[in-house]
Amino acid sequence: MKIAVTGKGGVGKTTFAATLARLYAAEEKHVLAADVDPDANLGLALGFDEETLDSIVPISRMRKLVEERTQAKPDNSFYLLNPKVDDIPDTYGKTCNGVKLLVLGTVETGGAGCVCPEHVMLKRIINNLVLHRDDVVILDMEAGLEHMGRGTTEGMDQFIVVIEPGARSVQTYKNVKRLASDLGVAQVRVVANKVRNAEDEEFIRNKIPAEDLLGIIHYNTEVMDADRQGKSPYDFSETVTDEIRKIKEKIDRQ
Ligand SMILES: Nc1ncnc2c1ncn2[C@@H]1O[C@H](COP(=O)(O)OP(=O)(O)OP(=O)(O)O)[C@@H](O)[C@H]1O
Repeated sequence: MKIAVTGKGGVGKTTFAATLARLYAAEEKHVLAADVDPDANLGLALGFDEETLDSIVPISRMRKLVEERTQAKPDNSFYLLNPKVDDIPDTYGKTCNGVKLLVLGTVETGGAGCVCPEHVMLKRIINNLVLHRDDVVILDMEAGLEHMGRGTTEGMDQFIVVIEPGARSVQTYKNVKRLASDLGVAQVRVVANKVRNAEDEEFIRNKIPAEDLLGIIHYNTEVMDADRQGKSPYDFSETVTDEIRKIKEKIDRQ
């Protein structure tokens, strides 16, 4: 199972991606969660301690590794487009609560045409995770799909946009849908998070086609408590974990 979770900053994609990863791990599945966010914080939501997380350097910032693998010249006038990356998840990933975390970080691509060695590395690692690993792979990504190529999208099972009940979030869903369609992805699904009441739910059901709506997670202060304490929402909120379990069951049926 290969799942990409996107959404604009702060909507709850990390909460959702981490809980989903923990649910798969609870079934004894091999789970690899990759953080592809400039603001990487998936580790805390998975239950890692701060000391371990402080020791992790995102792959995008490992200049030496990128240079060595891509054989990049200092002025980027030459570099390999197919660097070896298949050992990277096992060498640099760290495991906690049955989930292997790989922090990729991200690279400002400055538009679709821009390539640089770091970007090539990330794209290649993601491609490798999606096409060549047996694990359940969950990618926690920022709103864009810059690090995805057509070859990668073919191996994805689910593209999920996490949204809040609000116009800006719905716009993000539309943008991702457009980007995904350019990459040949037929369906983008939505998880609506932080839904407070019946009006919020109605707003979501009016804006998102029923076939795209995977499920709803209600606003719950336990999730915020978990975050404040740097803990995994999975260990803190049975209610939200149950809501995400239902969404997972739907994913597994598709
Ligand atoms: N269902 C919920 N109820 C209440 N608070 C929530 C809920 N889901 C997420 N939050 C809170 O919203 C904030 C953002 O959540 P989270 O970090 O999961 O979002 P994100 O989209 O990954 O953000 P970023 O892009 O900054 O990484 C956190 O403080 C989190 O505790």
